Amino acid sequence: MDGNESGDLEEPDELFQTVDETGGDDIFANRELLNIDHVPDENRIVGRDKHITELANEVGPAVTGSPPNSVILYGKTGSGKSLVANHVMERAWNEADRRGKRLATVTVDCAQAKGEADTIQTIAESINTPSSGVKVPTRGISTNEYYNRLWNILNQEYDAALITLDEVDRLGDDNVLMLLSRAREAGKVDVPIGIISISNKVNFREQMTERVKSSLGHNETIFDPYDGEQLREILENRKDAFHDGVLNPGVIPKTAALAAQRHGDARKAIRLLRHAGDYAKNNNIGEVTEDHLELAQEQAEVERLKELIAGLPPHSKYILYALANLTNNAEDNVWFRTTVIYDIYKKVCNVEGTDTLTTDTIRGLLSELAFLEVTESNQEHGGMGKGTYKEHRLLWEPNVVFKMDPDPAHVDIDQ
Ligand SMILES: Nc1ncnc2c1ncn2[C@@H]1O[C@H](COP(=O)(O)OP(=O)(O)OP(=O)(O)O)[C@@H](O)[C@H]1O
Repeated sequence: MDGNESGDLEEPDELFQTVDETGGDDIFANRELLNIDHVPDENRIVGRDKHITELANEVGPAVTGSPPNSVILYGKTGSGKSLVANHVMERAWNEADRRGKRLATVTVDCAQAKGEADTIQTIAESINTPSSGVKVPTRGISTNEYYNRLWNILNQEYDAALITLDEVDRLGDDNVLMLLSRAREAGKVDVPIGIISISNKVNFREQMTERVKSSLGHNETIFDPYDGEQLREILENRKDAFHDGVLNPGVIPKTAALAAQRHGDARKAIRLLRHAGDYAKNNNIGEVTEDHLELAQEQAEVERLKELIAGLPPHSKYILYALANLTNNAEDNVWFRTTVIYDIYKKVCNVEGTDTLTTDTIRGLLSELAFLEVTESNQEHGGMGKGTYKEHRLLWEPNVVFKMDPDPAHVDIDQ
């Protein structure tokens, strides 16, 4: 008799008790639908028909091997820019294929790419084919040589190309845009290239040199944040993430309303719904109700904030406590000078029973917090002969900051 006899198999391991036959659990039927990276099917893209058509009109000639127009897509995060660009590129590829044309399509996340050579390497590698005979090593060749190899691949293997540069403002300079957009004109490549640039910064175009501006043309599309109705529809389309009857009817409208009021970001709205589901699951509640949303939201923000500052020294948390105390105590102006924050920070350290760091170190930590967008900093001018000084404000709710610890330091500001 060994341990594999059926008698043993019938004993469930409680560790996996919530996992059902389909790999889901009692709340989620398909949690994947609420993953941020999940790309919805075409019929699940809500409220962007106009943007899709406009973009398709601009890049459309590429499906016949003719020169497409380049386009810049602007809008806040989570407004569907990448989704629309990828969707249009995919359909363009299919249509080109149907017409017997070879269309190269590729997206590069410029925030991930480490500079010009890496960006071109990524493009060349992802459109390369075994038949091109071109090698695209990850290192060891010059930037110029990466361009040459890209041109070779395009010339040999394709009739046209659509290249999406996501977060294009992170490229640092104009070189990539300049060389890609002018490659054909400069006789480097025979294949027409359309560039879809995506940016969250509405003034991005102003930063470009005149030459790049004129090569890229003037096609710009703005993506407004979603309104409550659009967010509601986006969420409704993913409700099969949950088992039937688990999601109370008011949850999606409330999630959409909260998200519309705060940011209009589809990604955050979907994440909030997922957190509400997780909350119900982790607390064995069996259903998702409207009340869970606020709780889930706060819990999610606390987790996110902890993640953000995890790599910083512990004193960055004490600075945040100082700022949270100051913000809670302030009537309206929530900007505070470094020296004011430092005074309260000393009180926090006192409560925490730890020594204080120097003002310079605290300044450095405040810069890091601003870089992570936990706080925001401003250079202020003190007026004639008074020099400049910095002011800071908390970008997170003080409540969320205080919830990072079971026993956070509340201090008396006025004493
Ligand atoms: N119109 C929509 N319909 C359905 N889902 C959407 C829609 N817009 C956004 N989403 C969802 O939100 C996610 C984020 O959208 P997307 O990546 O396109 O935003 P973005 O505007 O490019 O923002 P970022 O600049 O942060 O990348 C998408 O993967 C998708 O899951």
